[in-house]
Amino acid sequence: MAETAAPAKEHAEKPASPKLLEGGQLVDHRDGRDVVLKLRGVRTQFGDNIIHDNLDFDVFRGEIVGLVGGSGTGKSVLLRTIIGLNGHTKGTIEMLGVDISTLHGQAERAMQARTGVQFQDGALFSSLSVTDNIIVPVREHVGLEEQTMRDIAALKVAMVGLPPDAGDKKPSELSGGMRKRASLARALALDPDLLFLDEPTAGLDPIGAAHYDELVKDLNKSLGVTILMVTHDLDSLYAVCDRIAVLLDKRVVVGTIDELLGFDHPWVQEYFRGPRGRAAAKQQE
Ligand SMILES: Nc1ncnc2c1ncn2[C@@H]1O[C@H](COP(=O)(O)OP(=O)(O)OP(=O)(O)O)[C@@H](O)[C@H]1O
Repeated sequence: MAETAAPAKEHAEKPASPKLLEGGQLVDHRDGRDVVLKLRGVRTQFGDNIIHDNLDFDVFRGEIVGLVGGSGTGKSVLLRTIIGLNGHTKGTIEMLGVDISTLHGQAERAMQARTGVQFQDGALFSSLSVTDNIIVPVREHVGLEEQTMRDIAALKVAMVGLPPDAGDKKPSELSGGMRKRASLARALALDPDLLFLDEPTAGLDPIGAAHYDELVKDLNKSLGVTILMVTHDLDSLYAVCDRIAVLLDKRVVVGTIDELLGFDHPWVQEYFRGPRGRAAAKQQE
């Protein structure tokens, strides 16, 4: 009697979903750690175009996580969704233990004060000096004496490695690398628990990018701030990130570089084992 092969064929044609552990992890790194960002079953979409679906993702306190993925996989959309600039149509996003969809008014502003964002283009106010740019969130959220706010701005200028006179300059008077540092200083203005960076080294020369990477690592160590960083820069991933979150098939897969090297997915393998991935790995040896 002939065997029916149809069900097996149907099964074979379906792409297998990766079997992930809690929070999209390949290997369980929770170990009792505090989860500062927790996404469960998240869907984002624009009309019928679903960008993320059933996405789980945990970020632990104090770590630096790099967010990567092919062009158009939704890195920027995910970042914007987490910081509340885009809505999500399914699932939950908890930031610092609070479901962000429940935040309104004063509570929403209080959460904003605990997070810092460096947008890809810096998003500095061109008509304001660097000092006044840094003061904007301080005035909005805390409202201190003018001189105290200026002192805080000076501290942040120094913290990101800018010379003191950079505070008096307008963004247009700074180099691209300095503008990025100024934008980072503003993101740090309120001593956030969580820092989001959108392609922070894009447009920097390799030396400038390496210096920026060192700065990010130093800030993470000295301030204990948790960092989620969208990046295309493989050198940054190797130099500063504790774990990498890869956007694949509308979901996130998170692991260390070693764990991802062992993950059998064509994009991941090409990304880390392609010529650029190998060069970045070699540079770290
Ligand atoms: N405001 C919007 N309206 C409609 N579609 C959008 C909007 N913003 C983003 N998208 C779509 O969402 C998808 C993901 O975009 P996103 O910019 O997040 O990708 P990305 O991974 O950051 O890409 P890249 O690496 O090229 O910057 C794209 O298909 C994009 O066209």
